[in-house]
Amino acid sequence: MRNITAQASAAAAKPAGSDVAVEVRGVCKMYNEVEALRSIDLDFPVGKLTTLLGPSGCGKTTLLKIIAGLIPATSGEIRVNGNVVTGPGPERAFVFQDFALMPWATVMRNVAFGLELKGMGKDERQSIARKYIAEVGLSGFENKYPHELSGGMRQRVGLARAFAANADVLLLDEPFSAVDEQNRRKFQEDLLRLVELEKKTFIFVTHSIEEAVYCSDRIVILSRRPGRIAQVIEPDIDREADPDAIRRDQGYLDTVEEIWQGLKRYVD
Ligand SMILES: Nc1ncnc2c1ncn2[C@@H]1O[C@H](COP(=O)(O)OP(=O)(O)OP(=O)(O)O)[C@@H](O)[C@H]1O
Repeated sequence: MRNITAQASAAAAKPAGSDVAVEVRGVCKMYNEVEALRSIDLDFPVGKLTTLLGPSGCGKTTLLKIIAGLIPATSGEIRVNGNVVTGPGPERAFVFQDFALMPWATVMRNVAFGLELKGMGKDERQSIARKYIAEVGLSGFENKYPHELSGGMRQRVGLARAFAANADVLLLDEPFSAVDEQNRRKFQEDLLRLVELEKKTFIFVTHSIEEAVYCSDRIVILSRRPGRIAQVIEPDIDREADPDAIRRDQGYLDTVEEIWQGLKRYVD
């Protein structure tokens, strides 16, 4: 495990030896009188999964929304692929907690919708959508409607839609919170496979320390509100290993424990 807490500055929060997809510089966010985020400096490396972890209300979702361009920072700036963010853009896809699927459209139409908006022909967009529907494990469900799917399956549709739109940066806000424990584990394994396969930059918010350690290349721990970077941890996990073996691995367990020791002071 690489722990780069000591110098939680822009330099410290910079990943070693990799390209940067998203740069966060001096980001502060006020909601009227409420200071949600204070002076966030952070780099998100290309092709890696970075998790934002921290106590409830520390500004994780706020930071994700600012990166998505859904809300503005009060000060500071975000760059994606070197360009300053001024609003949402096609290179970023937000996978919402509540799925945000169109209830009147099939899985196929939901997944292909971004391509339809771009004016792509039906055959081409369906062929792209089919590929990603298969990648998230939903082959055979193309003609189903969201209400015919479980929460976990709807979540997968949301992911497939983000992949089909060919975004470089995927922003996932607690994507597994609405699914049961077994499905959650299966999803985590699928997510790791997709990170490997797709080489996209994933920014992930979770409340689960175990999930963060299992899935992440880097974990950014935010302090209680106003959110500041408290710690950046790079878990040293052999992801080639069997998932059950990883969860029993001493390095994994020690990392979970260390993060818990750091976070438990925030729990009332
Ligand atoms: N639209 C808003 N108007 C006013 N305050 C807000 C708004 N959105 C968020 N906040 C406040 O800003 C702080 C950060 O909220 P945010 O949802 O980003 O935290 P979070 O870390 O994602 O929380 P959780 O872990 O509980 O989901 C909280 O105190 C929240 O109440």
